[in-house]
Amino acid sequence: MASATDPCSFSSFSKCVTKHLNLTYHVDFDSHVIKAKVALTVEVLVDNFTSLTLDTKDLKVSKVTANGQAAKFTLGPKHSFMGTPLEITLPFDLSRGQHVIVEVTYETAPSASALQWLTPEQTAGKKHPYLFSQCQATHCRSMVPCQDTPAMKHTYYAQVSVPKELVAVMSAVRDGQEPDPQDSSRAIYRFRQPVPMPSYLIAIVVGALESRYTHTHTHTPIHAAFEYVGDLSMSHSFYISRTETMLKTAEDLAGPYVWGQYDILVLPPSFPYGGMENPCLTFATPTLLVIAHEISHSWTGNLVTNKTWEHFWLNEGHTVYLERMIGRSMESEQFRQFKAMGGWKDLQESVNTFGANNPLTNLVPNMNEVDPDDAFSSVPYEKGFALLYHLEELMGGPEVFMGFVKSYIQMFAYSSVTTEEWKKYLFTYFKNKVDILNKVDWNAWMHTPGMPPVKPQYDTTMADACIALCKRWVKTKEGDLGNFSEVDMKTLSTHQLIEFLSLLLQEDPLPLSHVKRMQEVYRLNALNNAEIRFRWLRLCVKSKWEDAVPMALKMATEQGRMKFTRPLFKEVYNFDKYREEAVRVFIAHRAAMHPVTSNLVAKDLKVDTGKST
Ligand SMILES: CC/C=C\C/C=C\C[C@@H](O)/C=C/C=C/C=C\[C@@H](O)CCCC(=O)O
Ligand SMILES: [Zn+2]
Repeated sequence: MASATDPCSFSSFSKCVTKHLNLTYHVDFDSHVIKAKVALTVEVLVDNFTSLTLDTKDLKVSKVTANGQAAKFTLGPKHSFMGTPLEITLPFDLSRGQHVIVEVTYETAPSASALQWLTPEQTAGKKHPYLFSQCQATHCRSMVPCQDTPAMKHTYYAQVSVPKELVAVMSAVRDGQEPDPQDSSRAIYRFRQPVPMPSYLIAIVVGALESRYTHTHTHTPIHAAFEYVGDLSMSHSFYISRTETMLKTAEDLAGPYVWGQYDILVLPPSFPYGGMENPCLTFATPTLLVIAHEISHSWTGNLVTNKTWEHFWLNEGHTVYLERMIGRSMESEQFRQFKAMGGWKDLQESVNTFGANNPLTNLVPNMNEVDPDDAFSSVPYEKGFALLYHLEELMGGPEVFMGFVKSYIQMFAYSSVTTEEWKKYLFTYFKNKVDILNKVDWNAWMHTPGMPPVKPQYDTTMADACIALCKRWVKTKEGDLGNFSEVDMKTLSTHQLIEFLSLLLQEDPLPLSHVKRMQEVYRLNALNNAEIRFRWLRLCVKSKWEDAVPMALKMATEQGRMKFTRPLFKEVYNFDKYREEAVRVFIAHRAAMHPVTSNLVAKDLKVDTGKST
């Protein structure tokens, strides 16, 4: 049975808490295995303490010791997504307040769900293999036996042995490197993370990495990095200088940056997300909006963390709020309003996909027996943002509400919080406005599925041109398609073009004649911006344009960001004539896909996931 306080973890954190991890890794690219040892410094919270449970997933555990003495251990039954509890019996009793060092010797599985091993052919340079991790939400246990719950925070130290032609980086401060004394063909990289953080933020990349750009913004040297940096769609110096401005703006809004170093690593195209907020080392695809989001997580998520995955909206809703406040400072209030409107549409799409009565569209869902990867959607991001924006309007505007967000960050820094704790603090902070807060329909916002009870009225200045052009396409009859021309696009920015396509996607499919004409006049097939291409190809497949099917499947497989790959596969699957083709292409590519992506696409296309429970 899952522990009483975190439904996604087996670990017994009511009896003990991990304070520090000391990790020794030997990365083996031949067997796709990490041979490892981890020493957990555990603080005991109760008297007569004799046993503890750690989360593991597909780990081969060979030895456990406690303060250097052999300890008995058993692996329990395997749960479909939570993995296998590792029960450890200590050879002695401990009392409340004492510490014990539990050391586990183990190997990861080649199929570890946190890891993707790329062959040289799958990399940009084609010469060297590559390894990256993605631990959020419950995958850390497949690379480290640990109390894998965001309720708990610990520091970590790591030594990683890799082939000497490769470089290792982690979500921590670099602490030197040296030849591996055991093997002259290898090098050891060391890392220290002195700021307590949850296990899901442990991250590692090993590859032929090369740091290209170093700029120093006060205490945060930025290395925008490495092999994949060539994919940037803008000049490197522009990217770096915008990143520096974002960091400065975020500090002005939210308080000091505590993580010492800020590096950006551009991940291979198979990385399943647009970005991941790993401390000291943001994982990213090369777009600036993703960077604003990941920088914001340095405060909301990494410093103040959701206590369990049921409270994930606290991480993401506040991060989207802060990201859009950065946009407000660097662009304009109208830009913030425009992005907020786009977010409302993303929320509507998630609610439509899940179904308006699906409890996974609650802001605070029950996660008992729910795989966080299955529950993931825009809901915590955009319903969370919509609630914060609604409160902002009620409490007196962006400056006033940002004061609350900053104070919330200071209040809960270095800890993990529940929605109830957040709400209690909101009422304390706005003690003079409690009568207004009492009128908010909290149950509808937090514990009711579907769209929120209140729709904010966003300023439409930047959206008006997109709305008007969308309406023209929807209303125009086939005989009048000649009225469209390339001039329609001339005044639209990239953001507005994306919004125009999103609006069209919310409508019934356009007639085939319309999308063909749109290609003739706007030449959208020639655009490489992934946000544009993804929406355009979906629109074409929805309209049953057969020529778009191979392009959609190509995009779904050439990159692996789930935001793009899953809807593209689903759209082709929903085109009856090409359903089998979608399944065939998926099966042909699944071995080379990220394990989480391939698992979720298999579910979307109703193909066997190939996993035993
Ligand atoms: C209510 C849902 C509860 C928990 C879900 C938590 C984690 C789910 C897991 O699937 C991991 C998500 C990782 C996300 C990382 C970065 C995102 O912000 C990226 C958003 C999508 C994108 O832009 O590609
Ligand atoms: Zn996020």
